[in-house]
Parts: sequence; structure tokens; C-alpha cells
Amino acid sequence: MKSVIKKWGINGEGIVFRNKKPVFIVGAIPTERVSYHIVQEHKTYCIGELEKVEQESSLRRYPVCQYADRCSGCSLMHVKYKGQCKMKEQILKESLKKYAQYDGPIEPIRKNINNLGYRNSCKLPLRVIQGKLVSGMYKKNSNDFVAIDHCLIHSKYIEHVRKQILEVINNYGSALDKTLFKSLVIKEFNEKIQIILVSGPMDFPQKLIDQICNIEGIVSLWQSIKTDRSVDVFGSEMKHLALEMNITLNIEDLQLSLLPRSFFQLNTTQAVEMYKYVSSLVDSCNLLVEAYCGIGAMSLFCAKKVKQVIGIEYIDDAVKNAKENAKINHIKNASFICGDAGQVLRNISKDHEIDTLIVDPPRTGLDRVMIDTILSSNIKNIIYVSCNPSTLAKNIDALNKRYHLVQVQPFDLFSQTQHIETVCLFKRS
Ligand SMILES: C[S@@+](CC[C@H](N)C(=O)[O-])C[C@H]1O[C@@H](n2cnc3c(N)ncnc32)[C@H](O)[C@@H]1O
Repeated sequence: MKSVIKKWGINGEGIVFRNKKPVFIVGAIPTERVSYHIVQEHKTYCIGELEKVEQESSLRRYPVCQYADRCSGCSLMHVKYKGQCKMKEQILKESLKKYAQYDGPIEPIRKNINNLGYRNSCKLPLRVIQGKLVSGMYKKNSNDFVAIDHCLIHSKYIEHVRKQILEVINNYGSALDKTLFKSLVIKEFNEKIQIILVSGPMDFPQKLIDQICNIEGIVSLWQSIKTDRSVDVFGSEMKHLALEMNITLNIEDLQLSLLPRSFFQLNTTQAVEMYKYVSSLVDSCNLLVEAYCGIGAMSLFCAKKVKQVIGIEYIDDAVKNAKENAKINHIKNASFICGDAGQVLRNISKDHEIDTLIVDPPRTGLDRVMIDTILSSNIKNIIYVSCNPSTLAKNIDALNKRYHLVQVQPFDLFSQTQHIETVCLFKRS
């Protein structure tokens, strides 16, 4: 079949319409004339496979990555950076219109100057192939493993250390059962590296631990023991093996510590830009609450603008980090509570007048408890940091009853991929 691609899909596919049903074609770009065939037919949509691009878009580029046609990591590697930004702006606009009936202004996306080599962390599955341990990614839409020798979006320090760790393990000798290694997690800040080796139940020989610690840049080494088959990368047991427990990063004048289970944005430079923007939206006031605060970066960033800030987060280690981070940075007006964001916010709002609320939820967006708590509160301003335009727009629709959207600012934190970060400011109507 031949057709012209009409628009972008949310996962970076091109869409054509066949009998009014959208057909999602991976690797196709709007305006291109393509030939394709249908590989899956569903009730409301189809999946098509690209056969040939008959007429190319000016936004097409030859993928700079040799794994682009197999790896599920970067769905926009075949699109010039300018086109990637256009795609993100279009998807955000469409989501806000479709789910929240918002057709107002959206600021141009804040571009990521370093759109390759920007990732400060990676979680890579490991496999033994022909006797050698290799790291990789999963194939598009499947659990098939693709061995990856070099990843272009990881920081160069991550790539350098990743190769050395695999070399150390592969050269260790036959006493080490390599099939027990499951994933390799690496975090890098300011050329300092934290490693978490995820494995089945096993005791790493001290000689192996020493050899890994000798790799330049490694400041923290952990093992996570995973025995279940859940999708979580880490297992229930975390063992600190050597060196520091935390890795430290510096953003502006803040020093922040991070344990393995604590979240931090994976693009440090763009995260700082976003925090500065969020801070610019916070008016000086009595009480600022940040729900879903991770290690407290944004709360601490904004602390000097307000009398008191309270952060809420449900990962124990992240709360521990957030409290320590406030201490290390001599910030006395910030406190952190461990628990479910919606429940804790409900309790806080019973006895306190909250001026501004920052929410930065996971991809699933705000849950019912959070939405109901916000709607029944007297919170004046809400700053919503979202990594998913669809859930953002559905939440805006729910908040519309009492809040109106006054500013929408997308950021590109995840270049080469379809993911979009957006900061929205709401005022109480
Ligand atoms: C997108 S991250 C944002 C972290 C932080 N704002 C930052 O910029 O680094 C979302 C955070 O919410 C936490 N989280 C997810 N669901 C939660 C819930 N129901 N209650 C509290 N925290 C939650 C996660 O552990 C994670 O740290």
C-alpha cells in the first residue's frame, strides 16, 4: 500500500488513515510518501510496517546510530533535531486540545543543546553471548535482546566505564558464573560514577570488587539481588559493596546526594534549566509544598523564595537523601515527609494554608486522591511538571473546575526519543 504520512503518533511513529482508522508506521515522518503493509489490525487502530520511503521529508536524516532500526531506546533517531522538537510541540498541543480542550498559547520547546551524550544514567539488561557478558537494549515492541557496543545518548563517561566493567567481568575467569548477572545500572555526575550490578543470589569475589573499584571515576559500588520476575530493575535486596554509599552532584550552588533507589532527572543540564524556570514561577510566600520530590532538588532550589517548604516522596532512600541534602546545604526551612503524595498532602492541607504546590508525578500522572485533595483545598498556585502529555492533559481537565492554565512551557530533556517534559502553571479561578 502507498500513502502520505499525515501526522505524528505519540511514540514517534508516522500516522496514515485507512478507512478512518489510524495506522501507526514506525520510522515514517509526516508528509513522506511511503509504501507499507499492515502487520496488526485492531478494533480502533492498525500497526503498519514501513517498506520504502518513496518521497523523503526534509526532516529525515540518516540515523547517526547504527542500532536505530532495532533498539527501542531512541524512536526519533531518524529525524533531524529541529523535526524532533516540532514533533514534541505538535503532540503536546494535540493532547492538551483533545483531553483538556485547551487551545491557548504554548511556549516554544526549550531545546537541549547537547542532544547526544546527555544521559547521566542508564539501566541496561545483560546477556551472555558466546561466553561473553554483553550489555544491550530490547528490540522495538519485543523482549528480544539487542547487544549494543556503543550508545550515543549516554554520557561518554558512562560508555567508557560500561566497557571497562564488562571487560573486568569477562576477564575474571571461569569461577564466575556470568549468567547470574541481570542488569548494569550506571549513574554519572561530574565524571564520578555509581555502579549497581543487578544479579541473582551470588557473592561477588573480593578480587572482582577490587578490580571494579580500580576503574577510574567509580566512587560508589552496589549490588542488587533480584529473584523475582517483576519489571522493576532492582530486586528487593540492596548490598553496598564498596566506596561511598551515595553519589554526589552539584547543581548551581547546591550539593545533592543520591542513593541507588533515589530518582534524579536523567539530563542534568536541562534539569537545571527546568528547575530555574520552576523557581521563577514561585512567588515569595509562606508555604510551598512539592509532591513527588525525589531527593528534594526542586524544593531546595526554591527554598530561598519562601518561608517554609515541605517535600513529599514515597521512596525511603530518596527522603533520607532529601533530608541530608537540606542539611549539607544549610537550608533550614525545608522538611521532607515519606509517604503517598496524595494522602500526605491531604493531611498537610487540613492544618496549613498552602500557597503554592509543585507536583512532579511519574508518567501515570496524578491519582484520584491527589486530584480530590487539590480540588478541595485553597492552594493558590500549582506548578505541574509532567513527563507525559496525555496524563497531564487528563489531569488538567480534572483540575479545570477550580484552576485555569496560565503558562505552558515544554522542555526537551529526552532528545532522540519521543518523550516530552512540560511545566504548567495554574492559578485558582
Ligand atoms: C518524576 S520523579 C520527580 C522527582 C523530583 N521532582 C526531581 O525533579 O528530581 C517522580 C518521583 O515521585 C515519586 N513517587 C511516585 N509515586 C509517588 C507517590 N504516590 N507518592 C509519593 N511519591 C511518589 C518517585 O519515587 C519519584 O521520586
